Amino acid sequence: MLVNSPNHSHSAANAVFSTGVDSDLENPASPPNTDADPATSHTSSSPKSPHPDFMSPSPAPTDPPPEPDPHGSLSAPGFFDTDAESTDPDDGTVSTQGTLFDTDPPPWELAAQEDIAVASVVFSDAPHGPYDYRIPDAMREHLQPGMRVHVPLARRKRPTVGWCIETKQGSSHNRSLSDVAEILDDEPLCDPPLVRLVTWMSHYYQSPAGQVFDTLIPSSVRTNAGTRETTYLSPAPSTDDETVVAALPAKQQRVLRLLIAAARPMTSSQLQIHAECTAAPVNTLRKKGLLRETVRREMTSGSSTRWQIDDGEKNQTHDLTEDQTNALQKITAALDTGKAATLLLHGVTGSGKTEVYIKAIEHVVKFGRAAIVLVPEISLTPQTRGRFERRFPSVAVLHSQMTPAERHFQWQRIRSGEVQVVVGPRSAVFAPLPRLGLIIIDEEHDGSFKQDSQPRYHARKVAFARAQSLGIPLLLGSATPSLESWHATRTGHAEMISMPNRVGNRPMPDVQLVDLRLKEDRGRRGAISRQLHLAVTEVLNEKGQVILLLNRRGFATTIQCPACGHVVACPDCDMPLTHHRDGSKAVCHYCDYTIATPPWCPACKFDGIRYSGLGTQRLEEEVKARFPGARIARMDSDTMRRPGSHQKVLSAFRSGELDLLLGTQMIAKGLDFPNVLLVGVINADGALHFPDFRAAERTFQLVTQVAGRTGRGNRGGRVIVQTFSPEHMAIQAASRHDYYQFAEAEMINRAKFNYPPLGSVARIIIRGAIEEVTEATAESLVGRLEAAKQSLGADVRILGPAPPPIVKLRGKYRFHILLQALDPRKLGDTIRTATKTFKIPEKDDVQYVIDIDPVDML
Ligand SMILES: Nc1ncnc2c1ncn2[C@@H]1O[C@H](COP(=O)(O)OP(=O)(O)OP(=O)(O)O)[C@@H](O)[C@H]1O
Ligand SMILES: [Zn+2]
Repeated sequence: MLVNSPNHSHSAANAVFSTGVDSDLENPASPPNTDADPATSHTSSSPKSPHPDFMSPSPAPTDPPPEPDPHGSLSAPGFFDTDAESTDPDDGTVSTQGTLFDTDPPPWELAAQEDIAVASVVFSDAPHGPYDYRIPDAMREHLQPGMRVHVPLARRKRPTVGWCIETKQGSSHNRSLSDVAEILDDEPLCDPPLVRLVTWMSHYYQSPAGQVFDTLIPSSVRTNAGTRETTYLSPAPSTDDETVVAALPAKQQRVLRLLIAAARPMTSSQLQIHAECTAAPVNTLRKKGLLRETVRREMTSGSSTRWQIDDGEKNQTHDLTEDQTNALQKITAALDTGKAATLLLHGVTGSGKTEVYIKAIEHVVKFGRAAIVLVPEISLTPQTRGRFERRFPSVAVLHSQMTPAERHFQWQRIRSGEVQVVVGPRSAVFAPLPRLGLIIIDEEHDGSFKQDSQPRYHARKVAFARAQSLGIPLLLGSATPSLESWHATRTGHAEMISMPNRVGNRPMPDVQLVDLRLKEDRGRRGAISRQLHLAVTEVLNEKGQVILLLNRRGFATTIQCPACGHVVACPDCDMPLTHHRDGSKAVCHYCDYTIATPPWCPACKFDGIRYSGLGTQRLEEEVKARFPGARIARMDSDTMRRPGSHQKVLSAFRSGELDLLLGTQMIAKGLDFPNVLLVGVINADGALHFPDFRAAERTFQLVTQVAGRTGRGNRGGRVIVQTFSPEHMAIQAASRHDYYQFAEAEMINRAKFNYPPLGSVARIIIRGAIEEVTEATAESLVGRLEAAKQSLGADVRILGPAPPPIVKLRGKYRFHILLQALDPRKLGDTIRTATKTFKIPEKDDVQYVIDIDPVDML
């Protein structure tokens, strides 16, 4: 397969990142609350309040120019105005092209300037650019945005690799620009809509554009993994002259005539085989200039990386249920409008969402288009893959265990347009499908869609931006939608599609709560209560299967009263306090509120408040001891290290070789095994009292999802949830499978402090080798944030610096600052303004990272 496939252009590439309307929103002088969001306005005619997650991506017209660089040349600040029409001379905020000329230059100079072709180039390492370079005439035809170039940068001896984000006419303005030294790609690695996506992500997540490019384009693609260069020979034009050929010695003549007759380029060794000769005549012909050489890059291993094994699930086509038919109708209607739209498919566990996705994709494929299906990495089970691969002839499955060559191979397949469906984890949102028609995110509430390293993007937000820019629907699916998506349906930014019933009219499983505060329920020793023990025994006797969930994430000590269940929390933030051993402090990790650890429960005065801690490993031991005959497997990140271990365990479970599966959240979602008759949750509170405003939401999701793993066959199913907080709203709602009750109640909590989805949150993590220096840096950053907030008149709440739950990580001390605002743009601007000139002396050895819309608060 050839790598250099033709570049397909996006037919549906309407630019939505244009600044015309959006830039008004960024202008502090414009009237507040004018939600002129053209991209989503079709979903509702009523005025919408802004939604932090589902607002059309706004560019940064006021983005300041980058630091002057003595050797590279300064680019115009119009970083986001990649298309001409976006520059509105009447809009004061767009200073871009307008400020290129301080005074009007004489017309002849203008003409001369416009004659220069200029490329804006960004870099992944500092300085990040963008900087302008002159495009030498010979490269003018070839260089396009989305290609990599070699350019001189600063005082470096060697040329630096950069990404071209824009080509334009002259901006040299009194300065002589350096030349682009070399173009590194034959074709752009990103098409124009993806280049715009990069610039938007760079702005929104405050991450260098070069780094965003490096995230979008896998390193295996950048390094051409699994390929080699091959030189092909064809007759040079001079050989059209028969006298030239006839004058050659016999051997050379034979070789050349053979190549002319073949009428296709050949490698030297192919030619030698066909002409039955040595390398000598071929080389002589080359030296004489009678052969033209072309170098092509080719895959060395063209093997398909389809996973050979699925987990043995049989192929089934179904008549759609009424819910499914209904849902599909709404989705195809959205597809047929040819416009962007966001749809939230809220279908209870076991309602058959996958079948709806597949039917929707069939509709897309009918029109020659393709779809992306994002799934949490841990749901990338053989079951999921099998369901898509059985239904479509050309599926690309992306996963973390691919070799670089495989990854590169799949990327090229995808870009060539031969792939109908891409299934993969969050990075699959960047799949370079030339005719993308639909993006689906399954289990859209899942935390793994947020990347926890730079750029810290959320795949749902990026998918939204991509879908908007292409004018295609985004379909979010979940039994437990994120409050962000749910809120979007309430504010007219997304359409709600419900599937309230399970397929085959199966009932939702019965959920029984076991109150761990009661001694007789708790069981005398260990983690398994009497009720749960009895239920497991019963099910094992009936030859049914059991799933036990213990979502114990490493550390986290919560201060909780075993008698009344009370958890000690911060009065200002409503967040549970974390116990710090040194000095017996209880600290709020949001605002640094600190008290001495209370010796007895503040609520019921019980003497013996405790810090919990039990892991899956200990649970496994207990289960083995309690049920000696049972065949048991443990699934958590410790046991699932090796590639393929996942599907091995799941296949064994499906085939009945295992009776009991215990593990962390990785067993909680997506799995569809009809013989699971019992699900046990060891401690539903594990996630509940985490110092995180999403703690209740996570608990509800986890319990609901794992409960949904049972009752999926004809034998029914039941759920036992052990908890210290049986009356907690999240657990109550989960036990009744009542998403709406949960969502309504939780929104009231979020509203108290304008936590998302009502407002936006950002987090800045500061880390350094010396605690005092790190804290001092954090404090000076807070000072700058306060100043920026004042100068912008931005309504932003700044909390901290405070120690995060993980105060020391890999030998570095950590502090964090939290920012909250109703308007995400104000939040972003405040941080941008504060960090614009914030330089930390190298000797301090302190770094900071900005996390917009953080999911992880550790
Ligand atoms: N119309 C139908 N008739 C009968 N069975 C169906 C139908 N649609 C789907 N199924 C089956 O129902 C089961 C559940 O479907 P699926 O796994 O897609 O549920 P889901 O909605 O994704 O649930 P969860 O959120 O729990 O993962 C599957 O075994 C699937 O094959
Ligand atoms: Zn607090």
